[in-house]
Amino acid sequence: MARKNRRQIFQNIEVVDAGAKGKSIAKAPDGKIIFVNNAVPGDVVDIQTIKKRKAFYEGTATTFHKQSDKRTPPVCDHFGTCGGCKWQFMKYEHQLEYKQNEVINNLIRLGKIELPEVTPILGSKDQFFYRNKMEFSFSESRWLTKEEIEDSSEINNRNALGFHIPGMWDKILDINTCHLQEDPSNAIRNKVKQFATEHGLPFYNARKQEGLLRTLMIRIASTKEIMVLVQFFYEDKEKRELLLDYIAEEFPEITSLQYVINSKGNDTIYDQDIICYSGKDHIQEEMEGLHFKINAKSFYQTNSKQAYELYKITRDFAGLTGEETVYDLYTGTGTIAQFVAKKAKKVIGVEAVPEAIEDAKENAKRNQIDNTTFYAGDMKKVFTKDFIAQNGYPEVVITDPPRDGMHADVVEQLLNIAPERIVYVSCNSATQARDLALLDKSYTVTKVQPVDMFPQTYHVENVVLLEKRKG
Ligand SMILES: C[S@@+](CC[C@H](N)C(=O)[O-])C[C@H]1O[C@@H](n2cnc3c(N)ncnc32)[C@H](O)[C@@H]1O
Repeated sequence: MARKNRRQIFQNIEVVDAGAKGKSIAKAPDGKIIFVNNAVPGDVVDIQTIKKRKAFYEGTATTFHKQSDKRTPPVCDHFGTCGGCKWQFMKYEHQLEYKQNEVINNLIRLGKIELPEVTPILGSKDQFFYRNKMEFSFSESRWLTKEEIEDSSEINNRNALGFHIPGMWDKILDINTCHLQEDPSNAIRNKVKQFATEHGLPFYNARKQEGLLRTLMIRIASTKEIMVLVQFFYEDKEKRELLLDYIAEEFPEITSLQYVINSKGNDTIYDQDIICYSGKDHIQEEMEGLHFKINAKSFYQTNSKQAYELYKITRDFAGLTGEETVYDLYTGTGTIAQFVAKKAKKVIGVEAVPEAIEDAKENAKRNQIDNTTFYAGDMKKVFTKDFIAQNGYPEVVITDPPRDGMHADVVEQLLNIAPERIVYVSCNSATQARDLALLDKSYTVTKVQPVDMFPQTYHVENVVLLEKRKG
């Protein structure tokens, strides 16, 4: 018996709002919410459902009866297939509006906390070409468009150097021009692909786990120093040198050319030895006169200009007079710690990645900052009563955890230590809201400032100031 097709089409539906993860929101005739993939609030569309759950549907807009005036034509040829800039079809002012709403909704709905007036989101001056780091993947069987599949002519070469198709670990979209990183990023990627193809260097096949070339990382610092890192699957000295020599010669502006040979199943490089082929093994970022050495494994905020704005807000919320002991939790390479150090008595930074802590120490030395101390370790194990006894009571704690937010033990420890102020920087206002709900026991949220670090995407950063309740 043929399986019943459960897909439905809802006709003439108005899209009313933007929801989580770049989806928009509409209401089905039966009253359930529909999360719509490719529509902007204000569009009137037919929606084909792709998932049906008890409380909601997920669907794709198939026919557009009215285009929203919040729309703008996407600048990128890859829009719609590439998952990178899901909101490129929405005017920037409305991207900001929906990011602001998401922060407020999450804090109220999930955190159930009383909010002060939320300051309007700080938009990014650069809405394109704002990223300092990009990672591209090689594939010997690039993702084909519908037109290419329908066209019967033979495709001789399917090499790709680009991005994963959303949700597909083995499918790579070949990229011609990406609008996220400034030049010479596109030129480097395109020429590397062309040279490697012409010289028969095998591109990776993730399913079969074969092929020489795996990934290409490009970092362009605000100082204009450029790092390029090529990841190979196995050692083939001749082919490796052929490609690296070509890159060095074609792009003399590259100040750090590195490679890694990674024969593991996954392509993360954090447990691998990085080898410097030419130039230095790092690049340098600069912020307010401070210099940060960035190596291939270092975390550095990917939008340098907006990171400066974020750090200024963080320092301002910390309200430092020079007398405070400050803890910078999840310090990365110690950038926030060093940024606030001049205004504090001392700053203690804690971070899980030992290499990042080595960088933090070295950077502090280069910046002639002598009131910072850095520790490597898992926050919930390091941030203990004994640790506080050893390093001193913090009047201010700055915390900038990863997307998952803080571990419940870390929140508990914050409540035990009870600093006067906590500045909570977050790239995920849902987990931030969860943590704020726990901190609500002893703290009042007195300032909220969303910041847009990633234009054209639905991601939003949020800085919150919590002040200890008296009595
Ligand atoms: C959002 S980044 C913040 C980095 C830094 N504040 C900055 O602005 O550059 C979060 C950091 O938390 C670190 N991290 C993740 N889990 C951790 C854990 N359990 N303990 C300590 N650090 C952790 C990550 O390695 C990363 O450097």
